[in-house]
Amino acid sequence: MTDRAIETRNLTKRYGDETAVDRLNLAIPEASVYGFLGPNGAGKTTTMRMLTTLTTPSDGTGTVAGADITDRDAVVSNIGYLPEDPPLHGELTGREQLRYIAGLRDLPEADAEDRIDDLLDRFSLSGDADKRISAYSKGMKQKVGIIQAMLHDPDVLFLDEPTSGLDPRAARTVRDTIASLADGDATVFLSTHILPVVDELADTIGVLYDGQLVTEGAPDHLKSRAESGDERTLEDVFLEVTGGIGDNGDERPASTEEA
Ligand SMILES: Nc1ncnc2c1ncn2[C@@H]1O[C@H](COP(=O)(O)OP(=O)(O)OP(=O)(O)O)[C@@H](O)[C@H]1O
Repeated sequence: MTDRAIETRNLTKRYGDETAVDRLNLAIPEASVYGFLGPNGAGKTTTMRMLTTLTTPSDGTGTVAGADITDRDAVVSNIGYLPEDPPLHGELTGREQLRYIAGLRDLPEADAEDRIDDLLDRFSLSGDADKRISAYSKGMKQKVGIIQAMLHDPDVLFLDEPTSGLDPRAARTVRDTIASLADGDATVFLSTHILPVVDELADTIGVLYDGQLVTEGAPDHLKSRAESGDERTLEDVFLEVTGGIGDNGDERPASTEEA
């Protein structure tokens, strides 16, 4: 594995005439949390789908955990992905679903059982683990989705709105889990519209607008006004760098990108 958990060079995805992701360059170090922000339709999910090999780039290159994103088998064994709608089998119980994923991942059975028990307990799901997923609430399904994404202790974890539908305690558990993963040697690529979550957790924030990375930097760097030294909120930054662009996209927003 290289010292970059995720690296892309001019990564591009076009759908017909529309460019969903436009020459994206990322260099995300290992053991860090990258907060990926952007308005609806900016290209965040498309980026994550390319990085997790679920869709093929139209142009450009990328590596994740040292593996080329065109090499699906090499990438998939090193990553976990929580998409917006986690793929779950409603007819299975939560525990059966997790055993099924552990089997797909070839995890040794005894280790998998211990890890499943531990994670179910961590997310307060032990009491419901033997009920069918079809009877789960949205938040309970989200918890199973998070657990299955991290079951094999991946090097790089992609999370799309991980706290969606979760009660405050579960959301806190997710935030603590992300922080402790990055305290180890995992890298977390976190896409969310909940700005305080990225503000708290991210080492670096990147903002995507209309398929392009319009700003990138540490939260404190982005929030400090260079001229006055005053603090502003991440919401101010987000609105500033994603505002003031016409529909034809010909006017670039103000960039706070680090030199
Ligand atoms: N399969 C597809 N076919 C055609 N266009 C697509 C497809 N997937 C995404 N797009 C387009 O690509 C652009 C980026 O979409 P994407 O889902 O990546 O945005 P996003 O930043 O994840 O948005 P949100 O925050 O709303 O989830 C949008 O204009 C969308 O319509």
